[in-house]
Amino acid sequence: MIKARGLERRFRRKGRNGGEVHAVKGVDLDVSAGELVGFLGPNGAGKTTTLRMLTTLLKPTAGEATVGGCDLLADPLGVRRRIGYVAQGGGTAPASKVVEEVEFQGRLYRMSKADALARGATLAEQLDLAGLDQRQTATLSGGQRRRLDIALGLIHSPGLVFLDEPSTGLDPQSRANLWEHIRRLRDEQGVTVFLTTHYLDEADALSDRLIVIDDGKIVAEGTPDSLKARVSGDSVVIEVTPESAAESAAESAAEAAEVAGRLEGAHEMTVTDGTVRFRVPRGDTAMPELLRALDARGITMTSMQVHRPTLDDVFLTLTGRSLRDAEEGASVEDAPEKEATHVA
Ligand SMILES: Nc1ncnc2c1ncn2[C@@H]1O[C@H](COP(=O)(O)OP(=O)(O)OP(=O)(O)O)[C@@H](O)[C@H]1O
Repeated sequence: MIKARGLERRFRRKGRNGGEVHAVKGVDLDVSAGELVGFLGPNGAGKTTTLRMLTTLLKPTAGEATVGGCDLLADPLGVRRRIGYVAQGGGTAPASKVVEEVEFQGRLYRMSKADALARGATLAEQLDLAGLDQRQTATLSGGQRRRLDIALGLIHSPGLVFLDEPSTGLDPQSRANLWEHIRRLRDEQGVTVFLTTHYLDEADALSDRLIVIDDGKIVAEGTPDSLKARVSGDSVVIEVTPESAAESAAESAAEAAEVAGRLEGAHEMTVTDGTVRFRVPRGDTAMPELLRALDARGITMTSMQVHRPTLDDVFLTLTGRSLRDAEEGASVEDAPEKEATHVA
């Protein structure tokens, strides 16, 4: 569905200081039909610029790509016919009625009014928008408006849809509801979904596969679980109590650490009083083995916690910065001027 090689985009800065921004620095992407891929990175990493190149809204300064089977540079119209694009913030006019937006979007794709309305009705059912045709878009809730944006992006039945930061600005309940709808697009309609996000939980909950971008370059790629496993393994914390009054908590913890150290791949072992901390590649499978081994040595474990690494751990390991710090560090000066974003 998407194959990009060496995509690059440079911008000339406006104003007195001038200069150049190398926003995307040679990106390779491969997305297969039916995948739900998350494109994760901090603010300013180059997500939107990449998306706008893949959707023909922005010309790459170097590189090539095929999207939906059409060459991005030689056949941009073919690309546009085969994709849907839902921009950050959407593109509906506040005073327009939902039905007018559906008709207008259909016209952009040269659909007849009857076809656009019929397709709009199907999408309204699928996206929980039934009965809202006559409402002005300004009166819709944030979640409804976002789902309307998605319906408009799908009016011409594209096989591939690009969603730019789909849940920005939504409350937690509307976000969870939107995720459910996005999943169903793929599971029930077979639509390939490529979405950008800087939310770790969204990337984690939604994506089959994640592509992580930082400073214009792809820094990692894989399923959320494989990325987490690759970086550091699960963290395990166990507490033990002394068997007898003669033994101190520190002594039994030291003994437990020795036992835990024999688990395959155990590392970063630390012991404090009665607590042992370490990492193993798979905490869930290592724990039964550890329990048996501790039992055999007569060591009593009073508590055990296993934590899978987060995507933030992944980002930290890859870039030396936490994703949240990277977000906070993004300067206001770096904010791009967003342009109108309708693909038709
Ligand atoms: N039209 C433009 N002119 C100049 N610089 C730009 C332009 N568009 C983007 N940039 C710069 O390119 C870099 C990447 O921006 P981009 O919007 O692609 O990042 P992003 O990962 O999508 O971030 P966000 O989540 O904030 O949208 C930033 O430094 C940005 O300031």
